Amino acid sequence: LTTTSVLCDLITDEEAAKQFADDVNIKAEEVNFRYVSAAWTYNTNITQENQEAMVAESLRLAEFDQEVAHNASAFFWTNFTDTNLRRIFSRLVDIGTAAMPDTEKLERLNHIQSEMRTIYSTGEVCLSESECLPLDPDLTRLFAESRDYDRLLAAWQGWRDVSGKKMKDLYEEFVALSNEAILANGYEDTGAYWRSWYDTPTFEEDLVDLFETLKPLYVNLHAYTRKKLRELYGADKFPSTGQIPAHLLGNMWAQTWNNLYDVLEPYQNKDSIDVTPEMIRQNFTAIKMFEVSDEFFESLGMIKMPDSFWNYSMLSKPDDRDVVCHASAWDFYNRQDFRVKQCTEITMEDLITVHHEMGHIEYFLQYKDQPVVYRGGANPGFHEAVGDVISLSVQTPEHLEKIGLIQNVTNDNEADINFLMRMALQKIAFLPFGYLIDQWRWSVFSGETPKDKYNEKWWDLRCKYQGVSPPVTRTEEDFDPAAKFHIPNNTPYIRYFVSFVIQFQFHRALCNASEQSGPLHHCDIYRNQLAGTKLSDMLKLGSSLPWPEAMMMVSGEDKMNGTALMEYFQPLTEWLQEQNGNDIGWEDACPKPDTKDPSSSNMNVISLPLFMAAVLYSLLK
Ligand SMILES: CC(=O)N[C@@H](CC(=O)O)C(=O)NC[C@H](CC1(C(=O)N[C@@H](Cc2ccc(O)cc2)C(=O)O)CCCC1)C(=O)O
Ligand SMILES: [Zn+2]
Repeated sequence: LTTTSVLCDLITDEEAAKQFADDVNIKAEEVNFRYVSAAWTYNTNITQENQEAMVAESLRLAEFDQEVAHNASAFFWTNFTDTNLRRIFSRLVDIGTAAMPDTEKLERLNHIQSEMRTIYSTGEVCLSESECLPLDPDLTRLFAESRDYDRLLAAWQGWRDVSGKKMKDLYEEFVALSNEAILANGYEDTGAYWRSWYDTPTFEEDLVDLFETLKPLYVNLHAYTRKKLRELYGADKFPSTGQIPAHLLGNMWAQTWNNLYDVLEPYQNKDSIDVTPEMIRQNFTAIKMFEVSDEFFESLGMIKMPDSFWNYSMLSKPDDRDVVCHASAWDFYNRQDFRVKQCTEITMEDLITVHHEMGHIEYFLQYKDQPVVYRGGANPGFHEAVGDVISLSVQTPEHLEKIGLIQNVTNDNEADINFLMRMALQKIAFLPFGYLIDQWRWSVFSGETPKDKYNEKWWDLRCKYQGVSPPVTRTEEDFDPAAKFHIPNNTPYIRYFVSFVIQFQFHRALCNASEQSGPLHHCDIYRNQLAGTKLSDMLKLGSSLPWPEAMMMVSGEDKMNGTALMEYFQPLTEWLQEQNGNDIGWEDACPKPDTKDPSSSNMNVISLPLFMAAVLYSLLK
């Protein structure tokens, strides 16, 4: 009787439900606008006062979300005939950590997050009495330019001492609070909640399959890079087991290796495709870089930046206050205010980042009239892919010549290999890093990796997937994962691995749509309205349809797969195989989880039933 009576009490009137959803949507725009504005103020001016104001607004937003979820669950929405209305309600009741019932704990959770963000964004490394460097732009530039083993090591270790090392206790507390909140939202842990955004039951298996398919490309690039770096730094600096020391790859986290291009260039006497010097020669400014990107989107018939973007964005690092320099794109949820915050340097790498951020803004613009619950990527990987798809065209020598950043392009096989090497150092090098961050985080959220194994697990994964090793001994006093922005900032990361795969599927589809012949890595969709329309139609959807349907619209495929990426890099793959012979790999260097001490998780799974049986037996005796 109670079950039926509860169901009867639930509102089944779908017209009333529609009205409810419309009212909520208007209020959601206002509450989200308030929160984003406070977050923007803090990110572009880090002060105690602004940090507290942001935490206060995030609590107001959480209270609003909780109230909406509570009121929405008064409807029998799972039984609605209108599919779209059901989808909207499933989003209204799914509110993430805002579900935390205890307001004080929610406040503590938000406070810890802003504490970690502040530590990360204000950290500086003193390499000498008079030389104290922040991450942006100084340490980033040091990693891009220095070839001094010891100076790189000092910066590598110094950064981890002033960032990750200071956050271990905070992070442990954060994990517990985040999981407690997510449990109230109906998921067993935070990782399960994050994976739910891909609404694919086989998501984790699909990722493993994808990684296995693409691994040979990475192993070949790793072997070639290792050989060249051994020549540069001396083989004695490299472990005999085959890993590459993590501080020698041109990037603080060894996540992309494009800054090593001059060391790795296959054919020396070719015109350089690094347009940084030409950008400086042409007096490029940060604004000019954003205008170049804006013009590309306009050439596709897509939406150009509104005035508010140019009036309110922060496109360069200010010199009078602390800011969060890590680039980001912002939707203010009022359908008219969209901004980028970037401490832009005049480099090719930053021109690529500009396109990445503008891709987010273009997505915001395309779906701005969707209900608030649908203002997101079809899945988070889609949001990360938009800008990168455009920059695959922008980076072609043909395109750089069209916009006057390269003169007289030589288009022969050697130039081709040079170009593909540059792209591989940006895209293939990234794959294992993009994959392993959330492998680590999911294992922490699930409890598989306890606090006293945080750093060990991190370096096990860095060895297994990336084939890099710490240049100095690491202990559990260290906390190296939190030396990477997305961990203290609590930004999920598997979205980037997904993006680096699907962006090539989208690129191939848009190239076909624009009837471009020739190899995929020479395709430039610039000024092609057919491609622009195809892309826009998918972006307009936001997250209103399951992502396989959105992917089908653009690419005719409804699954992530690595074929487009492998087709793109095919000529380089063959070249690398010739270069490497069989001096490749590092696998047996890495600790295997099951040979570890018995406390490791899968031993628990085996030993637990035996233990229980023994206890039962002794009780029955
Ligand atoms: C309000 C808010 O936070 N908005 C979100 C966007 C949204 O969710 O709507 C946002 O702006 N996030 C910031 C983040 C910045 C960058 C990043 O962190 N990139 C990854 C991985 C990577 C590396 C190379 C590459 O070519 C592409 C990606 C890294 O650097 O490790 C910095 C450089 C590029 C992108 C971003 O734009 O994704
Ligand atoms: Zn992004």
